[in-house]
Amino acid sequence: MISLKNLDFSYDNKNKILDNLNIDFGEQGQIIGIVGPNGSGKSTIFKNIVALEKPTSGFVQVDGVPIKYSKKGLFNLRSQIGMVFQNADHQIFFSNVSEDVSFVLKNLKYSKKQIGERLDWVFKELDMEDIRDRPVQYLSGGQKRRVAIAGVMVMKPKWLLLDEPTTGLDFDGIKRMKNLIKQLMKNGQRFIISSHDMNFMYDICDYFYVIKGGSLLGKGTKQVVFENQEIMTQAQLEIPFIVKLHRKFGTELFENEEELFNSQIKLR
Ligand SMILES: Nc1ncnc2c1ncn2[C@@H]1O[C@H](COP(=O)(O)OP(=O)(O)OP(=O)(O)O)[C@@H](O)[C@H]1O
Repeated sequence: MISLKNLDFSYDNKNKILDNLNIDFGEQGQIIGIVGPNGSGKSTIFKNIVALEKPTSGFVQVDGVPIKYSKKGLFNLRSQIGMVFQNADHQIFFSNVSEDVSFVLKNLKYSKKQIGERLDWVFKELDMEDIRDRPVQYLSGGQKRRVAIAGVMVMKPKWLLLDEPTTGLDFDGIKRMKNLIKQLMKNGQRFIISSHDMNFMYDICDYFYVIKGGSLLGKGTKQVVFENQEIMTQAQLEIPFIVKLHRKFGTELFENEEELFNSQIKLR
């Protein structure tokens, strides 16, 4: 479990960006969503969790143990929690896919054989065997996103943090991202995801935290959060189309698109 304990954070010691956050990620489901308006502090929460930033006060705890910021502590953290940034270009450093994905393993002095096995595993898992030897510069945005995810997943972290995973992806890219997350979830991967794409988030997340102005505005399952008009308005969240259908036509509040399209909709 990843816990934020009385977490305050400021970039400049003047403006409070995160204000006394207390969140336990992990009990409520495998795919946790963080939603909220622009500038509410979602990415800053991620940066505090992966120790790219340090809380001004309070702390982050993983499985009951506060994060340690020593070299060893950070290594332990990175092998438990991987973060994929909004812009994949910020996370890809080598010109060739395999070279980039294997970088961290080489750095950790894995043997050639171990690296080969780990690469075979991650490329199969992410369905990217066809691009493993390609130059990164010729990849599409969706493929680059996969390379960034692979670069983090080679460490086999228990948690994957995805910041805006659908930005820049077309309809098919979003569908592939959704399928990938669902597939990895079946294999036990845990996620914390932040996105403004509410249809995407509604579809895949089990539980939501709503952040505004660095504070927790609400939390709950999709049925609880998206049915709460006050939270939706205050957090300026787009209403997912399944919720709109439910409100307008009285259809049941389907869990996801699949359930909706497999159902016999009866209008009231
Ligand atoms: N490196 C930084 N230095 C100073 N202020 C920053 C820095 N990064 C973010 N901020 C500020 O912190 C606040 C929270 O930003 P953050 O990126 O965490 O929000 P967010 O909820 O992820 O936003 P968005 O939805 O737009 O991605 C904003 O006011 C932002 O301007």
